[in-house]
Amino acid sequence: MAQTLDDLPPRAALAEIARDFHARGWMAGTAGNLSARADDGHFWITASGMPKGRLDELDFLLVRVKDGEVVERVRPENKPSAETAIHRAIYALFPAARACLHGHVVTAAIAADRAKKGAKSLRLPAIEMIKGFDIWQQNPKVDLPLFENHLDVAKIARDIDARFKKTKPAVTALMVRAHGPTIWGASLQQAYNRFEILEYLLRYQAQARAR
Ligand SMILES: CSCCC(=O)C(=O)COP(=O)(O)O
Ligand SMILES: [Zn+2]
Repeated sequence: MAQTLDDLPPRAALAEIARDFHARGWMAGTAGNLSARADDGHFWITASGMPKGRLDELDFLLVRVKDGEVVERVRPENKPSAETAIHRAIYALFPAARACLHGHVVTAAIAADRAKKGAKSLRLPAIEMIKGFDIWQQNPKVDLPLFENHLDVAKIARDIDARFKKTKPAVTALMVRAHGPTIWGASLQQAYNRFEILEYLLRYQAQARAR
């Protein structure tokens, strides 16, 4: 077994993450999409509408960051994720991002539901796990950026681009209301770790409120 996800070829690592997230209920059915940078200008992304627990290395397409053009696809019938625009926005905004993971996570959707109408962020609990986002402060006030969901995914991507061009987020993560979180990282393993950590933080918060 590879020691870390970064020891695997990117498409093999993404397929492994998809199986893992599917088993944990974070990519139920066809939900979610995963990508990894191939080079500065391109990234591999999951094919749209595939059962995410059963992907293989051929179910990824190589997409150009600047215009979304598909430059390589092994299975001619495959289309890039319907949410490719969000991945493109993240790679264009954050040159250090090497991987970008989107799932549909119940705890995250419920946390967003609880937020006031029009809220632009969710406050994360100031517990030890926040260090997983490289935040090393006593009782930090850390906000997870929150975006509205739109049928037009390009509109979500434009909102992300506009907000993050003005203000860089405190965490390498965002949440789309009634939809799901997207987390990026400087490596595949870091993005994976941070996805788990964000889910832990939101689960902790929900359970702490319910006790
Ligand atoms: C039942 S999932 C609805 C679409 C979605 O939100 C998603 O994450 C999966 O879309 P894709 O095109 O990447 O399969
Ligand atoms: Zn989605």
